[in-house]
Formats: sequence, C-alpha cells, structure tokens
Amino acid sequence: MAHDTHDTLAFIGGGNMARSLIGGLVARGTPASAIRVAEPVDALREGLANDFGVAVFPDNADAVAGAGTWVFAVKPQVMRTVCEALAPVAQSSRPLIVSIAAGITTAQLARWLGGDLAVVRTMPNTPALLGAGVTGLFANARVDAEGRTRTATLLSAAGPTVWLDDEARMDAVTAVSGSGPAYVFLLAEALQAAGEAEGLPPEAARTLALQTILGAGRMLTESDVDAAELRRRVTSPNGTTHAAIETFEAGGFRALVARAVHAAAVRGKELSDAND
Ligand SMILES: NC(=O)C1=CN([C@@H]2O[C@H](COP(=O)(O)OP(=O)(O)OC[C@H]3O[C@@H](n4cnc5c(N)ncnc54)[C@H](O)[C@@H]3O)[C@@H](O)[C@H]2O)C=CC1
Ligand SMILES: O=C(O)[C@@H]1CCC=N1
Repeated sequence: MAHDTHDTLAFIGGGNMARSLIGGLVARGTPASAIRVAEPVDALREGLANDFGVAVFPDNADAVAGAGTWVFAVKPQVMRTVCEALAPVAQSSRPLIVSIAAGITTAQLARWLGGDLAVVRTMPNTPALLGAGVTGLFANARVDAEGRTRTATLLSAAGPTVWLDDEARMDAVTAVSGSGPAYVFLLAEALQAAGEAEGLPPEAARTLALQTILGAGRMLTESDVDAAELRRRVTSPNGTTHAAIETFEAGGFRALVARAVHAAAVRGKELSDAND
C-alpha cells in the first residue's frame, strides 16, 4: 500500500540501536513500507530488509528522499560529517530531525544541517526491541506540538517517553537509562559468577541469576511500593539478605553507582565537545 511520504521515517545508520527501534516499530504496527534505512554495511542492510521488510539503502541521500522524519542513529563521532553532507536536502525539504546520539546537542545538529530546523534529541535504550525500553526527549524551540507528538509516537513503540525541558540534563538521562541496561547486564554477570563461586553448576547459576533480575524488575514496575520498601521486605532481621546488603553498603555500592553514572554523564558532554 502506498504511504504518505510525510509519515515516512528515514533512519540514517542501521546499527544496534536503530535495529532495536525498527524492530519495536514494526512489531507494534508501523508498516515496513513507511521505514527507509541508510546503512553502509551490506550484511546489516540485508539483515534489516530480511527481518523487518524495510527499504534499505547504502546511500544516506537515497534513504532520506521524501521522508518527513529523519532519525539519526550513527555514532556521535561521525554525526557532523553525516549531517553536513545532508544539509542541502535538509534545507530544501525541512524534515523533523530526531537524533538518538549520546552527547550531540540540538544546536549542533541544527547548525550542521544548515540551521533553523526542528530538532528533537532523544535517548532510548536497547530494551526498545522488546517494547520494554524508555526514552528521554528534548525538543528545540522550532519543534511544534505536531512535531512533539510525531516524535513521541515514534519512540513510544520502544516504551514510555519522558520529556526534559533542560537539554543539559540529557547527559544524565544517557547515564541512567541509555547506558543503564549494561549496568544490569554487568550485575547479571557478577551474580552468576558469584553463584558459580559458591559451587552452583553454571546453568543453575545462570537461571537463578537471570530469573531473579527479571522478577525483581517486574516487582519494581508492577507493584506500587518503592525500591527501598521492596528491598526491606526481602531483608529478614539478621538474615541472609541483611548480611549481603551490609557488605554492599560497607563496600560503597551507592557511591560507586553514583560515580559510574557521573562518569557516563561526563563522557556524554565530552562526546559533544570532541565532535563539534
Ligand atoms: N547502543 C545503545 O544502547 C544506544 C545507543 N545510542 C546511540 O545510538 C547511536 C548508534 O549507536 P549503536 O547503534 O550502538 O552503534 P552501531 O555502531 O551499532 O550503529 C551505527 C551504525 O551507523 C553506521 N554508519 C557508520 N557510518 C555511517 C554513515 N556515514 N552513514 C550512515 N550510517 C553509518 C554503521 O555502519 C553502524 O551500523 C549512537 O549515537 C549512540 O550514542 C543511544 C541509546 C542507546
Ligand atoms: O555507550 C554509548 O555511548 C551509547 C549511548 C547510550 C548507550 N550506548
């Protein structure tokens, strides 16, 4: 079926995060015919076409032709070059610009694309593939109500959306939820390894660790009590959990998490400065 080009989405970059978003969109009913993807790596392009039925292009200018929304999903390090090459067509067609890149600001994107464009900076995360992601968003002053709705609709295939009204806070979003799945995966690795060190067979340690993270995540999002109360309910006085939590606290767990999140936020700012 022919699709209104105004509603056509062009992804520039078809890597891990674009794949997660495209998978989420298609699974939730966006017609594949409304999605065009530019990706230079042949195998990635073919994978996207085969798995989701989207139109794929080796060339960025071909992918954006006629698309009303351009989603920039390349690394921060190549963003400037990619944008500058598309500036003439951006200026003539005036699409809504959406970026998922860490660090890169709306002012940089607008400037590199020739100036004066509606730009939404977003920070999704990889659970988007399952519709279990979360996305922080910031819109520049050029984005109107329709542009906000269009972007929120696009990202809501990935999970809930959270608008920020201060762009400087987007680096904190990146540090908490953009990078955050990796922290949970690290915890899974550590918990599994610790189980094995206590003598559990690897398969048993894996099932016990992973299902525990799934169950705890569901309790966090599906019950109406906060994380601290849920933790207290597991912690019997002088019991096993108490012994573990005391060890975490004595080892500076909270301060370590704060330092890690701060390092990620600082890196976001550096990515903006270093690639300007
Ligand atoms: N991976 C994650 O969990 C998240 C990543 N992001 C952001 O998403 C962006 C992409 O990250 P990933 O998907 O992880 O990286 P990736 O390396 O998997 O994807 C980037 C893709 O861009 C392609 N590419 C390179 N040069 C290009 C060019 N000139 N034109 C078009 N495509 C080009 C690459 O071949 C690659 O497939 C980054 O800016 C990152 O900050 C945002 C949220 C989460
Ligand atoms: O590590 C990164 O730079 C990207 C941004 C958030 C998650 N991955």
